[in-house]
Amino acid sequence: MSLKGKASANSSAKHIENHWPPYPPPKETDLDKALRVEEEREARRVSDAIDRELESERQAVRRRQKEETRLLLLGQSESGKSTMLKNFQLAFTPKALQAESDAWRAVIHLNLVRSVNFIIDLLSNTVAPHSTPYGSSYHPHGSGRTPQHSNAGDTSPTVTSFTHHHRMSATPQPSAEIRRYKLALSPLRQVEMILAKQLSVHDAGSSRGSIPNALSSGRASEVSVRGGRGWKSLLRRRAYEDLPTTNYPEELENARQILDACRADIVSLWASSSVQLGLSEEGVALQEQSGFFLDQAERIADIEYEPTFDDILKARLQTIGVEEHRLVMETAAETGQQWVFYDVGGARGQRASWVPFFDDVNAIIFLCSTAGFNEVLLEDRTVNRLLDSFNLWKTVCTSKLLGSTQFILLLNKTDILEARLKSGIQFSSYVKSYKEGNDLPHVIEYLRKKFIAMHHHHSPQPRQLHVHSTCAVDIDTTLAVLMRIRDAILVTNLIATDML
Ligand SMILES: Nc1nc2c(ncn2[C@@H]2O[C@H](COP(=O)(O)OP(=O)(O)OP(=O)(O)O)[C@@H](O)[C@H]2O)c(=O)[nH]1
Ligand SMILES: [Mg+2]
Repeated sequence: MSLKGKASANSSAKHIENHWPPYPPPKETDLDKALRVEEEREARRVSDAIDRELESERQAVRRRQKEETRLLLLGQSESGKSTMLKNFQLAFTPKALQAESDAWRAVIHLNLVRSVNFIIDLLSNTVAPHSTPYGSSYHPHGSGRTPQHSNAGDTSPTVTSFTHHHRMSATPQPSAEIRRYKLALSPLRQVEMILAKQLSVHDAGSSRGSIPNALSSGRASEVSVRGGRGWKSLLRRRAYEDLPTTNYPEELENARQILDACRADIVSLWASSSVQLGLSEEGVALQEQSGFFLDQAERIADIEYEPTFDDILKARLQTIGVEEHRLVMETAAETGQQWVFYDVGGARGQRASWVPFFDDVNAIIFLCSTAGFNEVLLEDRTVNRLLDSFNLWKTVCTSKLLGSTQFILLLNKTDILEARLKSGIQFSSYVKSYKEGNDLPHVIEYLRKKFIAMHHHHSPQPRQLHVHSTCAVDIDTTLAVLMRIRDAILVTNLIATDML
């Protein structure tokens, strides 16, 4: 047989092998035939069942994708991602947010207590803030002129976390007044310890080793817990009613009572002119830091305190890892819809965990803190925050996985930006290419154009981009922006599912 003949014999044998149902064997008895036909029928039945199952799974995925809107919040640490998510919760799932109130109260209390312990440590000259990377220019959020703290994953009280990181101050002995506050407010060390322990009780062990940047956050009221399941539900009353072994409610009640007993001293500590003088001599402006509640201590340390939505928006809880938040819409117009938010940790060490979420979202909401123009990153004090946001934006725009994803850019923290510009800080001193006036509208317009140009230049294909300026701690103005975001996303989803 020729080679060609062999090849054609082989291919016809293969053809017979692959044929379904298989050709009958040459010498088949009636019984064999009946058995074969029955086997073939059964095989066909199983195969059809598998096909039907696959098709119904495909339809379920399509249905889920139609019913579910998936959004990924991106941006550097402290750009306001989690705060924006809280605004979405407030607008569309207010009851669910209200149910988390106990958890947020613990965070707010921890923010407050850390500020108090920080002041006492600083002014009783156990420690002094480390020097700024920019000589004498003070950058409240990023300069590092605040002592470092352990995060909630490290349950040791504030004072112990100073010892390794800070030089001893050359200042002489603390004043009698500070010594008195130190004594009177010493029970707050225990409150800090209780709250930190309770907030980090889930996964604390696993998160502690993996988040060096969070451990050295250097912020008076910084709190971080491992994201995802756990910490909020843990603090819901009904969540621990069934767990007789936990002593959480008692511990929490103790902490609240101690805080309430210290209330008058906390208020007078913050009102003390010598404390204010001491802080300003050290170049520390606590009121400009995230999670600042000292000016509300009278109300917040009260045993009856219930957090308001404004308080919840201002609470600072650093996100570690990626948190999934499923919002089942409570509002009439959106009832039944589900929006799934992926809220990521924005610090540099966290960014590698973003990518797996890129190929499964309807839209990206990217936040840039416009106030970052005169700040540096906590995790790398040589990097300007605005520059870091530009670079991050470039990277996100360039991603092929996000090629056809809708983009929403929020130029956030406009209130802080405006206050700084009004106080005389020149935007052009930090952004050399800026030539316009030192006022909010001009600076925002400059940033808007800059981000749009980068998007245009770096995107692999044309794509929708919506830009808004926001102040995420202002409920009313943010609500108006959220409605526009909702409309834009819904319209895009309808187009994508051929319903328009
Ligand atoms: N004044 C002001 N504060 C804001 C604004 N947006 C957010 N904040 C505050 O800034 C702090 C940080 O905001 P977050 O939402 O926790 O920041 P994040 O982007 O989630 O940060 P990571 O979780 O570390 O990635 C919080 O205390 C917020 O209350 C704003 O527009 N204006
Ligand atoms: Mg966050």
